[in-house]
Amino acid sequence: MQIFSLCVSLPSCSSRMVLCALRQQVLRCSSHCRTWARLPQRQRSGCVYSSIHGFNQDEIKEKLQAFHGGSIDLLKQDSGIAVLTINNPSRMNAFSGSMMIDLEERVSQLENWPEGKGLIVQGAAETFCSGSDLNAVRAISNQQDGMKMCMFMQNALTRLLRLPLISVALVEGRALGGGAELTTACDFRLMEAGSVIQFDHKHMGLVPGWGGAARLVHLVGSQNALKLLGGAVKVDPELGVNIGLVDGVLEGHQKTEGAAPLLQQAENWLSRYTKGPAPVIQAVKKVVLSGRELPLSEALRTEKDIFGTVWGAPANLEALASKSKHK
Ligand SMILES: CCCC(=O)SCCNC(=O)CCNC(=O)[C@H](O)C(C)(C)COP(=O)(O)OP(=O)(O)OC[C@H]1O[C@@H](n2cnc3c(N)ncnc32)[C@H](O)[C@@H]1OP(=O)(O)O
Repeated sequence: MQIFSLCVSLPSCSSRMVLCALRQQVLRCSSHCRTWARLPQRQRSGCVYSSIHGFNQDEIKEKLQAFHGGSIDLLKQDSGIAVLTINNPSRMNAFSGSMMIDLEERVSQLENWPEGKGLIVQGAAETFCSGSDLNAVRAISNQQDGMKMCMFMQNALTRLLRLPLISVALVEGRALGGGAELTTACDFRLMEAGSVIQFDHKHMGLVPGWGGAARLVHLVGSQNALKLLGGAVKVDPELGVNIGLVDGVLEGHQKTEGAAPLLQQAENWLSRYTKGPAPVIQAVKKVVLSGRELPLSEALRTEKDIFGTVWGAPANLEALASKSKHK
């Protein structure tokens, strides 16, 4: 209000413009705060579990740290598309304990990336990920530790899915167990011809625990999810596309002469959805996320608030000034 009055009373036009812009920014920020205030605390932080669920993140981190090996590597590119690589080739990119901690840290970095628009999640050395490291699984096979690891990974993967970035899992080779679950924590899945996604948990006497079952039901419906989990079905690209799990099939660059490297193909595929200014692309992801996660009335109110962050913002003003037709 004070800023608004100042705007009107200032003599110089340029000072008035600066203050008006400032006022708009303040309004935008407070609308953003209202948006997030509407989401329950846990959802705002992106986490499913906190201390009220008896979850102590530092305690489980200390345990996980003991099982080291491999890394999760993050490359943020000027294009606004980041690449997250699951890197533990000697174990088919299985998740060691320290990689779980790495993942959580990389997600934090991506949550604080104002220029970000897209994310590709891939595995190193021509395979995606063979789930959790069975050596670590053996070492923490007691029920309590297993549940804590499960809560830690659910938090990390839920935050990954809730990033304001359009994300895609690039599946080359095999995505098994927790690796299959990881693919469902992305907005889209692309598969190389010849690759496989398999929720093979039952072969280990397990069910998904990293949130993969809940997300799978949302993606393919409960009938298909039951078939995939109950039968530990090997999902090839054709089946994946048919049931709606997979959004695109990429040419195997080693088998198909002249095909672009897979990562390049994935970037090309994703770029059609990430073209444009970062605040707009992030807003696109946020409105879809609220529609996906909130009851309708709340989703509508959240959408209105997110709309308020782009309406009259630089990208909108620029488009109004320069374009009358969209091609
Ligand atoms: C809530 C999460 C639940 C989970 O994720 S449970 C884990 C689910 N994943 C699995 O059951 C996969 C177990 N691995 C396999 O079935 C096979 O290794 C796999 C991936 C089909 C590959 O088979 P092959 O091509 O014959 O290769 P291989 O068996 O010789 O593997 C190469 C090296 O990688 C290792 N590896 C593969 N997956 C692993 C894992 N998850 N944990 C720990 N080590 C793993 C494997 O032991 C082998 O190492 P080494 O050469 O024997 O030293």
